Amino acid sequence: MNVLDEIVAGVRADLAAREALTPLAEIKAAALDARPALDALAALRAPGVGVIAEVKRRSPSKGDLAAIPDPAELAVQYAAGGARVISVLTERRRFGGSQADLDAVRAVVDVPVLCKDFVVTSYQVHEARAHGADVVLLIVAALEQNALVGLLERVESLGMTALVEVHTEAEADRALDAGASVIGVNARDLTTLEVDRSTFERIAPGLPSGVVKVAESGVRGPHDLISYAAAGADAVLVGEGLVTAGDARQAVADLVTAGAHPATPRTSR
Ligand SMILES: O=P(O)(O)OC[C@@H](O)[C@@H](O)c1c[nH]c2ccccc12
Repeated sequence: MNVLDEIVAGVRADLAAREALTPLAEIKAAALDARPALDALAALRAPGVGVIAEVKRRSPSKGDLAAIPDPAELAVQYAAGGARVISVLTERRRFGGSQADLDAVRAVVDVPVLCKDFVVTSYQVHEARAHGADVVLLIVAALEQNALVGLLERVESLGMTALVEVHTEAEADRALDAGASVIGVNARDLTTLEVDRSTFERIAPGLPSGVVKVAESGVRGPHDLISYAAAGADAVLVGEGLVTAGDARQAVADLVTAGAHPATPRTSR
């Protein structure tokens, strides 16, 4: 079993426990009751390179990153700094997140919120919506093609946007075949946890121009945003670099400024 398989096995076990408490019919009803999803696609298509700021306590590769006793406060700082979307890692075992974190963040920000988890069943899609998510991550490497197609349809049928994550050209083809309109290229290989920033440069040029391209992982500061932008990124997704910054608002603002600069490629397209 590789790391991704191990994470997904843990996610399935935690999911079974939640399903036993809240049956599918109940979570579906809660999803229908939630405030309608915000238009994340429009937010990501706005001029300039967007910043998706992530609430991330720890990771399998780096261990503990930040305690984040108050995820709502961190999200407020991210939004004040100009984050277009706020990502909340809800996976518990490896990343230290929870649905409660999603609730806390949703309650305090007006920007779209991304539920970042290892989604393998439609239950989790309804659950994300019930907790106020506007965007749901779907990881191609964790899904058979028919499951990917079905989950993408489910996300969109609930008014949300799917961020479809790929790591290779073959996965990018699967994402496009499934109809993804937002594709995240993760520089971290989830099976080895190695980060290679050139992954984005390799895959992004092959994606159609209408697809929103998100560069995920390995952004340490404005310099990395600018090089991802030069390779065609419409947005960057940043976790570690922000949760370990002394001043999260300023760290986001510095990225947003770099992404809005006239010399940064996205704005001139
Ligand atoms: O902390 P970083 O290097 O800025 O990375 C953020 C984000 O890309 C990373 O958290 C991530 C990308 N895809 C994922 C899938 C599951 C868990 C986590 C992730």
